[in-house]
Amino acid sequence: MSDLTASELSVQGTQRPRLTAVNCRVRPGELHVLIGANGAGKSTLLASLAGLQPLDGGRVQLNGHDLKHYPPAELARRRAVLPQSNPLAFDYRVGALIDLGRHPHPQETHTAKHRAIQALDLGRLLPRRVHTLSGGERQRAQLARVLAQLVPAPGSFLFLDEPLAALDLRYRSRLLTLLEELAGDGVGIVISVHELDALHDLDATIHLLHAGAVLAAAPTLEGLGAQALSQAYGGAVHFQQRQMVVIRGD
Ligand SMILES: Nc1ncnc2c1ncn2[C@@H]1O[C@H](COP(=O)(O)OP(=O)(O)OP(=O)(O)O)[C@@H](O)[C@H]1O
Repeated sequence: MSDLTASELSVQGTQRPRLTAVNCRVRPGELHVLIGANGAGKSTLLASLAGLQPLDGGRVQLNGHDLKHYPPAELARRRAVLPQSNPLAFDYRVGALIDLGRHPHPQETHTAKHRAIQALDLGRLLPRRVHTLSGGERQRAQLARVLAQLVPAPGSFLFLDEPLAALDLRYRSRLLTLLEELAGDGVGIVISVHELDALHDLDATIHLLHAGAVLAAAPTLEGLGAQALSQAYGGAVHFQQRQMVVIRGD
């Protein structure tokens, strides 16, 4: 079984631990969402699960093998990662940027790239230079690059650090729908988000991080518990009628 299993992950920081003995398992077809306040450890955990963060303790295994022993080329075919920031060395055209995601798969053609271009509405933007795009357009282009790398099948894993940042409601909705479809194809997915209102009708496991540890995990925000949420975000938490609706499925 192509599970991704993290055991007792620890990462030291300069002043305090960034991760402390975190355990997590991502199975094919599962969507996991990391939430928590600024500095809680979401990016560190996501990068650790993706094999990009040197660990001070614990290990991440894919299919029973330590991630750090995977040949980089094979890893690139099995997992795609969107980091929180993506500085570009060159002013690529959008089409060329997205094609970078195809590098690990020179022989194969598959539909992931076209699906991403369509879902994120990038057709008209393909000839544009990335540095001429708006923040949200650039985020959509970067997402398409990462999604183009992904083989949409069991055994593939996708890691997106704050993918909803800069996206308007329409593209948030489209991206979340696409992620649910990819999970339906068997992809194991981990994302971090601050946009808690987007999680209401998402079929996912939500992990609440605080000071480098997972305080609670549940399928809904309510399931995490007001006490844990309050501890994580540092204020009283109440659940009220949703004030804003994210329209899904468009
Ligand atoms: N490269 C680094 N070296 C040392 N400490 C770091 C480094 N990057 C982040 N940290 C620290 O590790 C802790 C967790 O940071 P991390 O980026 O994982 O948090 P986060 O939950 O993703 O936060 P945010 O919501 O602000 O993006 C923070 O205290 C941060 O200051």
